[in-house]
Amino acid sequence: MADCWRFVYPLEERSLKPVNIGLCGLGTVGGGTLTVLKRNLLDINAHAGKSVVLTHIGARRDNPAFDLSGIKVSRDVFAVADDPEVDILVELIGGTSVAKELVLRAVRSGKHVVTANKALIAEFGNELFAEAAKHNVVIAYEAAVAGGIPIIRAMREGLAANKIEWLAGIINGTGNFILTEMRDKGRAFEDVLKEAQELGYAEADPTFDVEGIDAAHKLVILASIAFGMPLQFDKVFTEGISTISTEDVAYAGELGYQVKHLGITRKRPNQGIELRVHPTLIPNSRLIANVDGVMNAVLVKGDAVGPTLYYGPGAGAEPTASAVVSDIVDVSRLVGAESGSSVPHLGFALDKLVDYPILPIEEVETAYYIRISALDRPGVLSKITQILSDAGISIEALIQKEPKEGQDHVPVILLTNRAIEKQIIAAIKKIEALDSINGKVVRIRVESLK
Ligand SMILES: NC(=O)C1=CN([C@@H]2O[C@H](COP(=O)(O)OP(=O)(O)OC[C@H]3O[C@@H](n4cnc5c(N)ncnc54)[C@H](O)[C@@H]3O)[C@@H](O)[C@H]2O)C=CC1
Ligand SMILES: N[C@@H](CC=O)C(=O)O
Ligand code: NA
Repeated sequence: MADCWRFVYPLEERSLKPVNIGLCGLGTVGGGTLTVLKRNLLDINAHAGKSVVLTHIGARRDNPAFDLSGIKVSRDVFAVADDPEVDILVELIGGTSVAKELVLRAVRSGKHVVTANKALIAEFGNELFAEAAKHNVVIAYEAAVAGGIPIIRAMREGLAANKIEWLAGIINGTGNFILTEMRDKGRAFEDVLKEAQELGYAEADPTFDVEGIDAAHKLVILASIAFGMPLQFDKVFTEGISTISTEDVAYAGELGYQVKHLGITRKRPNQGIELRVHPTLIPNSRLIANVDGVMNAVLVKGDAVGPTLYYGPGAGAEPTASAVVSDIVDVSRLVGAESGSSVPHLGFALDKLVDYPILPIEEVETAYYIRISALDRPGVLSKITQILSDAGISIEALIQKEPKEGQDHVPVILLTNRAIEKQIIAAIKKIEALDSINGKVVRIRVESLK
């Protein structure tokens, strides 16, 4: 068994020093990483041009699914960071406190790091990347955004010729899985979330998935790579999926739209950067509107290439391990190489990052889906449309439903043209103040993604 982990690169190449991997965390992604490393070791070594050897694992307890004979196992993950034999530390424990200390300890002892931890990168990436640069090592994080989709590589390298104008992505697998199952099978929110947890998609704290925090972590990373700016997680506007009702999903469908939970960033010349995560109506005709289940997709618009779309599984053991292991391959090539040859962490040289202002959500311009519970009487509709028109907001589509038996209020659904958020908020306040309106007006942003 030990030989399986220590597969040996072809004879003529044996003079190359093997690259020793220390892996911390044996949960969903750690387990997937073990499986993929073991199954594809021959190819992995051929890609790296060296023997990649898993020598040390840091795990709180053994996982009976894996035979770790021949590998040193420590209960304390810091023993891996302190192991002088380890060249690359793979951080898969999650969270930000121990993980940050662990990564700093590894970097300061001259080890490269591979991580899937988007919270860590989004919140502490500026500091960690600066420290890594100081010690001539890299922190690779392909698995941190959109799981198995190689979006970090695509944006940092494949799109380097472009000025990125905007990007929009379905970047949380759990959230998209929940929305899809609710829409297609009418399943209850809590029931689908439980399944996502069992499948290993959800974060340790699933409110990160449901309330959009995980998507915000990923969006801030993508935005920094897109526009060449430091990570600014605290500036992301975030709204989750827990408020989306099946009623609105159905009405959106009638209007030819899907409701998706999107992360969106856009550079507004002379204004700043939009950085927002929220439920969004998008036209059925867009490819991204048809991305369902645990699949993720990121639509990136570059000035030279135009729109490009990246699609694949956003969560799960082996899809995420695919990204982790490809980072291991990439970083292995740097072990023992001259420093300075790696792609910068955010795709732009550290001293070229620009601190662009982030546009407050009140200043963002989008179209809107509005649902109003209005008294079924002549004249009510004209009062609503008058308020909108006084605010300079025009209406693109309108549906008025028949009243249900015994009810005097009916749902009125409107699609508006683009308007500044603070204008629509003010108009909705006036609509809610009408005697003929029941309760709160529902408002969901709409994007054409053109
Ligand atoms: N599950 C997924 O589909 C994806 C997860 N990620 C990220 O990958 C990382 C790991 O996620 P999962 O594998 O899903 O989590 P998990 O909870 O399944 O695994 C984490 C493992 O680390 C261990 N651990 C935590 N703290 C430790 C410590 N101080 N010492 C030793 N072991 C410790 C836990 O006991 C657990 O076995 C997280 O940062 C997560 O956000 C990224 C992309 C996809
Ligand atoms: N919880 C995350 C895991 C991958 O990043 C998700 O569901 O997308
Ligand atoms: Na990825």
